[in-house]
Amino acid sequence: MPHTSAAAAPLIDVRGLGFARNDRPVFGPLDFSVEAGEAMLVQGGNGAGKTTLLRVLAGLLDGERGEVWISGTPAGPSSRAAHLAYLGHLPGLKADLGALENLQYLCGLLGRRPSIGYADALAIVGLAGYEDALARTLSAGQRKRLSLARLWLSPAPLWLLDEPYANLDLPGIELVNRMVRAHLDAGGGALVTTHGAYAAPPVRTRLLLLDGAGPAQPEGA
Ligand SMILES: Nc1ncnc2c1ncn2[C@@H]1O[C@H](COP(=O)(O)OP(=O)(O)OP(=O)(O)O)[C@@H](O)[C@H]1O
Repeated sequence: MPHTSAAAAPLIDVRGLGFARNDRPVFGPLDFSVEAGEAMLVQGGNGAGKTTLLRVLAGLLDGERGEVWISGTPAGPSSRAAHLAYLGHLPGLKADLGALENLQYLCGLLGRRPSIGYADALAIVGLAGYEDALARTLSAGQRKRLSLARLWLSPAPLWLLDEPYANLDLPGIELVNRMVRAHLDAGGGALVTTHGAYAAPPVRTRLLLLDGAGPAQPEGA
C-alpha cells in the first residue's frame, strides 16, 4: 500500500505504473518510490522507455495505468505539475527571448523559489553576462545551462532529469552533480535518466533498470 502519513511519505510513490502506445507496452508495470534526500537513476538502452517514463510522471502523456502518489496523496497527471520539475531533451526555451526573459517567462508559468534571484541563477550556471542573449544564439550546452538555471529556480521538490549531462562539458557535468547534491541535501529528490555512460550524481542513489516492457523493480545501491 502507498504510504498514508504525509510526514513519512516518499516524495513520489509509484505502484504498477505502465504505459502503452497503440496497445504496445512501452514500460511497466513499475513499482518504486523516491524519498526526500534520494536520487534514483533510471538506466536502460536506447528505446527502453526512460524518456517516456519521465514524461508520463510529469503528466505530459495521456494513457498511464497504475497509481502515482505524491507526498502521500494520490496525484493524477494534471495535479502533479506543481510538485515536479521536468528537464527534458528539448529545453522548452523561447528562441526569440533573451536568457533572462526566458527565465522570467518559465518561472511565471511554472513558479519559482523567491529566495533566489534570476541573476544569481544565471551566475550559478555560468551564464552571467548572457542576460540579454537570445536563446537562439546560445550553444546547445549554454541552452542546457539556461534550463538548469530554470531548474534551480523551481520550487518543486522532485526533479525529473532526462539525460541532464547531454551537451555539457566537464564543468557542466560537475555543475549538475553539485546542483543535484544541494537539492537532495535540502530535502528534495530526483529521478535521473542515463544510458550509464555518463557520470552519476554522487549522492544517495538507487537504480531502476528499464528493459522495455515488463516488471521492473529498483535495486538498492
Ligand atoms: N512520440 C512518439 N511516438 C511514437 N513512439 C514513440 C514516441 N516517442 C518514443 N517512442 C517509442 O517509445 C519507445 C521508448 O522511447 P523513449 O524515448 O522513452 O526511450 P529512451 O529509453 O528514452 O531512449 P533513448 O535512450 O534513445 O533516449 C521507443 O520504442 C520509441 O520508438
